[in-house]
Amino acid sequence: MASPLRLRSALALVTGAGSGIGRAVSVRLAKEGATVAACDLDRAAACETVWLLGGQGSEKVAPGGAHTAFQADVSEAGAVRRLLEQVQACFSRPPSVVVSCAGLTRDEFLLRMSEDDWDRVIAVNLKGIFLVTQAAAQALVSSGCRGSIINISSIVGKVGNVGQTNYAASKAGVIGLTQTAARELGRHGIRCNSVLPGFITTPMTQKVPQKVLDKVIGMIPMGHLGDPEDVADAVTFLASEDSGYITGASVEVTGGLYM
Ligand SMILES: CCCCCCCCCCCCCC(=O)CC(=O)SCCNC(=O)CCNC(=O)[C@H](O)C(C)(C)COP(=O)(O)OP(=O)(O)OC[C@H]1O[C@@H](n2cnc3c(N)ncnc32)[C@H](O)[C@@H]1OP(=O)(O)O
Ligand SMILES: NC(=O)C1=CN([C@@H]2O[C@H](COP(=O)(O)OP(=O)(O)OC[C@H]3O[C@@H](n4cnc5c(N)ncnc54)[C@H](O)[C@@H]3O)[C@@H](O)[C@H]2O)C=CC1
Repeated sequence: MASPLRLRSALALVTGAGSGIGRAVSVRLAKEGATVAACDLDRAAACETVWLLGGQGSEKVAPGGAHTAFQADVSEAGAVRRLLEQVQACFSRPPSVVVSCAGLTRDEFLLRMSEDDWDRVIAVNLKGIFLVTQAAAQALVSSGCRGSIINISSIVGKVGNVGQTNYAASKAGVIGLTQTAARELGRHGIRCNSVLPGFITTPMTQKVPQKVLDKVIGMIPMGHLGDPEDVADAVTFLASEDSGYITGASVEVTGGLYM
């Protein structure tokens, strides 16, 4: 049985923490005792998440210190370098749990997709995870600390999706990046795993045309869309020692969609 406060000593860096899955992950990790460094492109959204966790402006503080908000564009190398510097300066240690949720869509059919739509999605969803994974791993290895890195891919990275050549490529790349990082970092006690959500009810999926949404629900064996908390539960398992011998895995949280 999972022990209470499985993440009591953990410092968790969550990117994309200002919304949807990233916010749910932050809440869940905090409930397990982690101190959360909540990062987002949208500083106000990150601050709102920290307030929800009981950070600045509330009396609740995690065992490892106060939850704190950070602003960074994960697609920019300098911003990610500064982010890891700021987190370590704030908490005097590197994050032992790193969850990359930051992401976006720019959907369009291949025949009409612009180069900019391709470039931006790859820059945030794939290069962003490269930059965060690299910076976090460098900090952990140089300090001799073990860690768990969880990268949010998508079931679309496994099977593709109409209107998402850019997004599908980015998410398939996340799987390969994470498997390779797992191979290289295992000897340092750093585990790296991917989570592949299906259709999860967040602002990201609110842009999907209703006629598509109506069709996809009928394709899901469990018969309903997922919640951000469903993904957060899987992430928390991978963050904790309850998954201590799991690395390089791709964990699907889809209700059975495209199993
Ligand atoms: C048979 C339908 C099965 C649906 C399967 C969908 C599975 C998706 C699983 C994804 C789970 C994980 C999701 C995730 O990681 C987070 C996200 O990425 S959420 C965003 C997901 N995006 C999409 O699914 C793309 C949705 N489509 C669009 O945004 C627009 O269609 C698009 C911008 C691509 C084009 O817009 P427009 O030119 O206005 O064309 P229409 O919207 O009218 O569509 C024309 C035609 O194409 C059909 N269609 C569109 N998208 C899909 C799709 N994803 N799968 C299947 N068919 C699609 C649409 O229904 C229309 O068909 P008609 O028969 O002509 O009405
Ligand atoms: N909602 C869904 O159905 C699914 C989502 N996912 C993935 O889960 C992750 C989270 O998605 P959602 O919570 O649904 O989306 P969301 O749109 O609710 O949240 C995404 C967050 O990432 C932030 N962000 C965007 N670009 C950024 C950047 N350059 N730097 C830092 N932060 C940035 C946004 O500000 C936002 O707060 C994404 O990687 C997405 O691709 C995967 C499968 C399904």
